[in-house]
Amino acid sequence: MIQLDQVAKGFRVNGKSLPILNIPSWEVAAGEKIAIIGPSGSGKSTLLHLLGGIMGPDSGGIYVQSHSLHEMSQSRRDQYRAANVGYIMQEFHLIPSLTAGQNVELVMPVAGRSRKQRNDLLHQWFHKVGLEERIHHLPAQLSRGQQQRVAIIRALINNPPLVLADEPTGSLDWETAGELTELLLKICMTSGMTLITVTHDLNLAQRFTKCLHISDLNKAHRTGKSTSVQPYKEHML
Ligand SMILES: Nc1ncnc2c1ncn2[C@@H]1O[C@H](COP(=O)(O)OP(=O)(O)OP(=O)(O)O)[C@@H](O)[C@H]1O
Repeated sequence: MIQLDQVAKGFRVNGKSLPILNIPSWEVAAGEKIAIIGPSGSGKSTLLHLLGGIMGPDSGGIYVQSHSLHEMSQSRRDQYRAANVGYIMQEFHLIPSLTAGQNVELVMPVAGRSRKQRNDLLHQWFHKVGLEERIHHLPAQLSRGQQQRVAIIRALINNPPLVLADEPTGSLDWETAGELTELLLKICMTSGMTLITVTHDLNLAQRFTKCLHISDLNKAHRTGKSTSVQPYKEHML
């Protein structure tokens, strides 16, 4: 599903180069559910940005299914993301003037489906996440947990093979965070989607099939001055 080969990514800040990721190799099989943990600033979001094609690597190969992301222009990576990636972020980014249902409808392709088929699919998904009664409500009329459920539908309704979630429950209370993590895992499990989630919450990370510390993946951090050297391992939980 995903293969990284000698991937390096850094930034230039005030004329100085800031190396962030240096990943010798990493493979993710289709359907895996992986939690990425690690300290603030260690490059977790940058890794998701590379996998989602939001940015390209400085060097190395990034292969997702049949796509060689490192060879693509930014506009082709944007097309790849729209067709293949469901992105869920800590903030929900719902349009306040549209209802929950309308926010999701915005991402549903019109071609190939009748108005009724699209409506039925929308209702099935709102039912699946327990929000059927709220489909015509505005975001401001929903709790934060409910808004994130809508954002989850928006990310998954087109059945992307890859789901990337960046602290999806970071702004929610622990109980809601646990419920939403279970929901996300369940939907991705039944649909066979590959799920990679960044989280700071070790309890939530343990619910995934694998938990991977970014320093175990990232040679830049393993050999860095300030971090302890860890042998490479994937934490099977
Ligand atoms: N566009 C950018 N320009 C310059 N530096 C950047 C840019 N994006 C990220 N960085 C730097 O790269 C490093 C890694 O950032 P990243 O957001 O990937 O970390 P993170 O592990 O996700 O952190 P957190 O857990 O706090 O969200 C940080 O030092 C950050 O300041």
